[in-house]
Amino acid sequence: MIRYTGLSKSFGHQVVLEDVHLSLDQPGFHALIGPNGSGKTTLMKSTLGLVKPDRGTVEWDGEVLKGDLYRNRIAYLPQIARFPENLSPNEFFQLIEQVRGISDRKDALKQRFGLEPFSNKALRSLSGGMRQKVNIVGALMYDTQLLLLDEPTIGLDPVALRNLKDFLLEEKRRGKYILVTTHISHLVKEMADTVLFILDGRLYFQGTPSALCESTGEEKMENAIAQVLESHHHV
Ligand SMILES: Nc1ncnc2c1ncn2[C@@H]1O[C@H](COP(=O)(O)OP(=O)(O)OP(=O)(O)O)[C@@H](O)[C@H]1O
Repeated sequence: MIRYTGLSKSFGHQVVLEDVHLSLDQPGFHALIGPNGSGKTTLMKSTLGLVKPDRGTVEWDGEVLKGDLYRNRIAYLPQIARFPENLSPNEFFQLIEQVRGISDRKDALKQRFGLEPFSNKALRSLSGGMRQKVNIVGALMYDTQLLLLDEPTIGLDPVALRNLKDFLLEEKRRGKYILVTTHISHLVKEMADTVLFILDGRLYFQGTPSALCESTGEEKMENAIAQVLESHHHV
């Protein structure tokens, strides 16, 4: 289980997260949603020790996460991949393996996401969607219990999107905790067990997708999300 207790983070005068309490005690697909700049990435980076919270703790399996020693136990897909541009995808994966050890599922993932045709081309020459596939394989190469995926579907074509969804459903069945930020409402509706709605630096809502729809009186997920965002703007 993962638990955030009183997590707060400001950048200068800007309060991004303010006393966030959030607890996930079941594996599954947990969708972290909220407007642009609401702190979703900051929350993920706090989990990884890439951002140092001003206050509060993150616990994973009862252990408070400190420093970055536990990072190998988490799969993290960053929203914007920063690659060594002169390397090929294969060289990039080898570089990761030099740090983290041999991956026994890299080849299967490469095949699954159709990387073979461009595995030996320079990363700088790849399209946005191809780069995202490389980003995904690099993030999922190790079989960790916790997955933090920041906008994983960006740029993916329909085949890759389906492959990613199938993969995540398999991971879910294997008891993984999958925390995903997304602005794609149909992904939330289709995949999420839990919706975590961040607004104004706080956890505004935690519950099932249908509970979010019910609480807003909207049938469609996109309308439910839009309604919360719009009502919030008028406050
Ligand atoms: N290192 C930083 N220094 C200063 N401000 C930052 C830093 N990182 C994030 N911020 C600010 O914190 C706020 C939250 O950013 P964050 O990336 O967490 O939002 P988000 O919810 O992931 O947004 P999006 O949906 O656009 O990806 C933004 O206003 C951003 O400009």
